[in-house]
Amino acid sequence: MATDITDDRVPVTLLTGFLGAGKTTLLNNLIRDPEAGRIAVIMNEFGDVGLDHDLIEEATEETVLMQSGCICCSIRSDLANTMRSLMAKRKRGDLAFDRVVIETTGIADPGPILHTLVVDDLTAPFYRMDGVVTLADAALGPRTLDTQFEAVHQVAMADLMVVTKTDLVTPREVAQFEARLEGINATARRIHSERGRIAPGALFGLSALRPSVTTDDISEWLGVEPSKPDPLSGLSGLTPTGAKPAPLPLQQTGGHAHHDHRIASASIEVEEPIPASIFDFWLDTLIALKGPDILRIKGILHVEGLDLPFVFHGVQHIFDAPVQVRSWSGTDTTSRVVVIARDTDAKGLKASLDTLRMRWTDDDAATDGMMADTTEMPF
Ligand SMILES: Nc1nc2c(ncn2[C@@H]2O[C@H](COP(=O)(O)OP(=O)(O)OP(=O)(O)O)[C@@H](O)[C@H]2O)c(=O)[nH]1
Repeated sequence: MATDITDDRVPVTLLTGFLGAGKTTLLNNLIRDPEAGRIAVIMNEFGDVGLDHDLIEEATEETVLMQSGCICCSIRSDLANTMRSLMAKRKRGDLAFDRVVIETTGIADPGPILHTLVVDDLTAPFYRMDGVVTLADAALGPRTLDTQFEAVHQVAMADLMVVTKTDLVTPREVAQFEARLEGINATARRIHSERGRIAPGALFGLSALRPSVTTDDISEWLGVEPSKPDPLSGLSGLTPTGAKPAPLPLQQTGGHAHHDHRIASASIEVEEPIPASIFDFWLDTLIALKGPDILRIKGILHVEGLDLPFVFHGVQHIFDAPVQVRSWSGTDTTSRVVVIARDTDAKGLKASLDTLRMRWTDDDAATDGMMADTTEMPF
């Protein structure tokens, strides 16, 4: 089930965010970031004027403009064709790029994009998800969150949030906005960006799905440990201090009258290695019952009988192949799993996660593999 070969697939970043949050401004800076390598940008032309495209094309030849209007309507075939053709050109030596950024303006739901990346036979062998980056502007962001559930989604799915336009509001307003973002998604790291400026390399390498990932990287990715100093902070003067997520709250998020309460998150730590069959049972059941509403699942899993843990993640029902952490040297066998979902409550998610603590008993075998004491998931 795991990817254990050296992963030389091209990393793909989904760049999403609120309307007018500064995605194009950021992209223009990004393609000049020497640490980013050569970037192929895929974007949809949304609206009448392909302004984004014009701006970006000036700076890079590796920009692809999707043919049709709204990316979500045509995503499967258009994106798959685009990704295949990019790869074909790369192999022929016509195009050189080290990573792909897909700008997903106007998309509430990246499921189809991820499906194309991860499941399509002709693209999946060549690309891997590097992370979801969501831009949220501190100026209009609070109102956007109030009025658009899509924006709340985008925050909930992020691996990294870039808080923009902090120059337009007071530090207090920025802090309030960030507290709200944290309430929706405590696992994502946050950085600030003014006028598209970001610390070099800040947007990439977000996923912990690589064999050489460190324990610290995994903890940061899962947002399960107390804050540590950000190695990027101070490089540009743009990364705020104290912007790392606090430990994931186990209660339902809330406190706002609009959409935030529709997002819930929960996490679990299981100290003893988990039997593979228990994990599969938990995941199959959760996906069957809540698949479309699962925004993120991620974790580190110690499987009974195996020396090295796996890191895994999924968005909705779509999962990248888990990656075995070859660099693991510790004796800690604690598995950690985080789930963020919409239209459910944290209690239900937590009850679901508690399944991971269960163990088969001899009686279970005698009763045809039915699990004694099975948790009923209260969705
Ligand atoms: N004051 C300020 N303005 C910004 C900042 N970032 C972007 N802008 C401005 O905000 C406006 C929108 O920026 P864009 O980069 O076009 O935003 P976008 O997210 O690509 O917009 P859409 O594609 O229409 O959703 C532009 O006028 C930018 O110059 C910032 O940090 N501070």
